[in-house]
Amino acid sequence: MNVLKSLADRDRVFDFLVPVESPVDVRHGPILYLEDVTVSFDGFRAIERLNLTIDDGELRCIIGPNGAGKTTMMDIITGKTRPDAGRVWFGSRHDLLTMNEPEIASLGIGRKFQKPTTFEALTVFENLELAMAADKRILPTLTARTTGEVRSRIEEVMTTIGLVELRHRPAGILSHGQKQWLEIGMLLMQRPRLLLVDEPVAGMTEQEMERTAELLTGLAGQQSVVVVEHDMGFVRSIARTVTVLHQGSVLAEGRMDQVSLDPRVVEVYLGAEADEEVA
Ligand SMILES: Nc1ncnc2c1ncn2[C@@H]1O[C@H](COP(=O)(O)OP(=O)(O)OP(=O)(O)O)[C@@H](O)[C@H]1O
Repeated sequence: MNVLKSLADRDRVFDFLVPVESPVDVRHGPILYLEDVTVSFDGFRAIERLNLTIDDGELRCIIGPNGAGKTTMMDIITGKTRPDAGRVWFGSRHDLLTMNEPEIASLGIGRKFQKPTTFEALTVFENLELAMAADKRILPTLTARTTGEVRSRIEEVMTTIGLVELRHRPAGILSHGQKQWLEIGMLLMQRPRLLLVDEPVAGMTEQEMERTAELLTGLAGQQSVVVVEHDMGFVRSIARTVTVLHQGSVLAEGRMDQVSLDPRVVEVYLGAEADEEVA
């Protein structure tokens, strides 16, 4: 019994026990950990001693006024921007500041930008197929045997994103919302552990927003999801925990109902938001 316990407590057990597709170690803490991260652009501090942790399987919304540093924070996590100081870890094993963008992506961090970038002339099915083939970890093993596995993964993802019936439809004639879901599906093909999603509902109809809320809340648990969004109605509908960024730091964090009553949050963000809604 003690032998088993000591094996389980070790940082790394035998190689054959470590799941190949899941190299991220979250046994002792969060999946994403940012500590005292600072970034300046020409002397201007876009991110200032930022601290943030995201738990495995969590759905987190990040809100904050224009220029608060939300995009820069995503850029740091994906390796696009290097901070001047601080620590950024993915699980307890991967120091993201020692890795480049493709290496970080191959760990299972997927990013969806605001504008959809699907291949318009290809069908829903083909876009998903291509997303799988683009994964360098899968490409060498794309044999007749794995084709079946790829197909069943495509079916699974099409069901998740609600596009099964549109499988033969070229992406170019999908609605804006359907394109956004397809792009999320393309990220899901590679079974990410963390999805970073930038303003997913901008330009969507009410109905599309509702389906996107269902999709993102359904994904959480299987993977961690970080959503940057300005639409407060949408944030309220999906968020369990909200982080408010302001001038590159965390101004407040907690449940949406608590955070939205925080006078500092009302002053720097929600006040302006309410004014916009009235206008
Ligand atoms: N490459 C850059 N060079 C100079 N300044 C930059 C650069 N990138 C971002 N900034 C500045 O850093 C600050 C934070 O910008 P960032 O885009 O991260 O904010 P944001 O919270 O995403 O804003 P928005 O909600 O408008 O997208 C802004 O003042 C921006 O002008």
